[in-house]
Amino acid sequence: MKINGVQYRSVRVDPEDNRTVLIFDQTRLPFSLDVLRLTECGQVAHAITSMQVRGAPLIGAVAAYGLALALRTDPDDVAMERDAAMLAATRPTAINLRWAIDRMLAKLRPLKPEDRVEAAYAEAALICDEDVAQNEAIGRHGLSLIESIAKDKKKTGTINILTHCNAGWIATVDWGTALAPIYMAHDMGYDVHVWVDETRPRNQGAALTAWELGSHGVPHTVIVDNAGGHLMQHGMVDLVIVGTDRVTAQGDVANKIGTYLKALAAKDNNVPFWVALPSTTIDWTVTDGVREIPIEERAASEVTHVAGQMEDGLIGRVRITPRDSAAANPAFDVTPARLVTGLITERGRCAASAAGLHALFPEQAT
Ligand SMILES: CSC[C@@H](O)[C@@H](O)C(=O)COP(=O)(O)O
Repeated sequence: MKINGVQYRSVRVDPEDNRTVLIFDQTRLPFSLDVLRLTECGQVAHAITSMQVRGAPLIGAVAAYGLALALRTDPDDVAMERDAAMLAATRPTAINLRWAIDRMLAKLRPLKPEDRVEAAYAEAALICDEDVAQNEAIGRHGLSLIESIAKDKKKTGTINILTHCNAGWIATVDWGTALAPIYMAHDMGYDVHVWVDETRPRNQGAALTAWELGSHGVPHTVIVDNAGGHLMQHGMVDLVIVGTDRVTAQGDVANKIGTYLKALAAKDNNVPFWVALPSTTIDWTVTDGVREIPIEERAASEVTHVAGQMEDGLIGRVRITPRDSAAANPAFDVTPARLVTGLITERGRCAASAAGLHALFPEQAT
């Protein structure tokens, strides 16, 4: 994805030393585009827990590099297993994190310790390249969906797409999942406009999705999280596309808190509700998302306070609740498959069901 004409990936290795891992500090966006230099595994773990990096595919890719950094310090079996377990535990809901660590370990365990660092960097780079290719394919499969909606509208009106949270290029290595089809449609000249849910409490929509879309020139409007139902009732949303942190084998979808309410409103108003994901986000070991997917509980301070830019230009946080009020902060919810119109994957689109997923991924059928 380009910022001011320059091509970037959301994670890369510094070509100066072939060692340091470079990320954008997402806690500073949209006000400041700061690059963080990660040289130790502990810094990577901190970047993931503090959400300097976030988004399911990206935290998997960055954790893979985190293991490469850990191996530089100690490549022996015990240390590798310990550091891998520590990285995998940094956030619980996105399955891509565990998937990436498991893939790294499968590659590294059979190797002699002295061969592991180089192999780890190479495997992490492969994970990144594959993520970019998968997201580009998701973009193409989602694009044809937008094209068919444009034809169905039978008028040259704007195609209004609502999205929640941030499932754009900054949540992946490049392209994004939910936003990839939107970027492609925009680039092809389709008149797309995006309703951007602000996505309290951390405002990934207002801060990140709006910044991304703006950087790419895609028309968009930021709305409060509760506006979507109203817009759907008034025919102002043609399509919802969101990303996801974990999809079950029967098509239930975990995503940022509030996604479920958007799916309910979409169902009530016959608005198509699509979920975009690389297959690395599918957890084939679970079926019932509401019962089985662990939901991250984050700090109450994310609810009681809001971060933003002060009048003096500094980024700060202000309290918005009474000091004595308790606050709860479940970070994700699960949208049952029955509310999902379909899934957009790198292999094509399918129904959110075991049959739909198995048709695209027959190697997973038991
Ligand atoms: C392509 S990213 C898909 C999801 O990871 C995204 O929608 C999301 O919910 C991210 O949550 P976050 O808590 O910001 O990491």
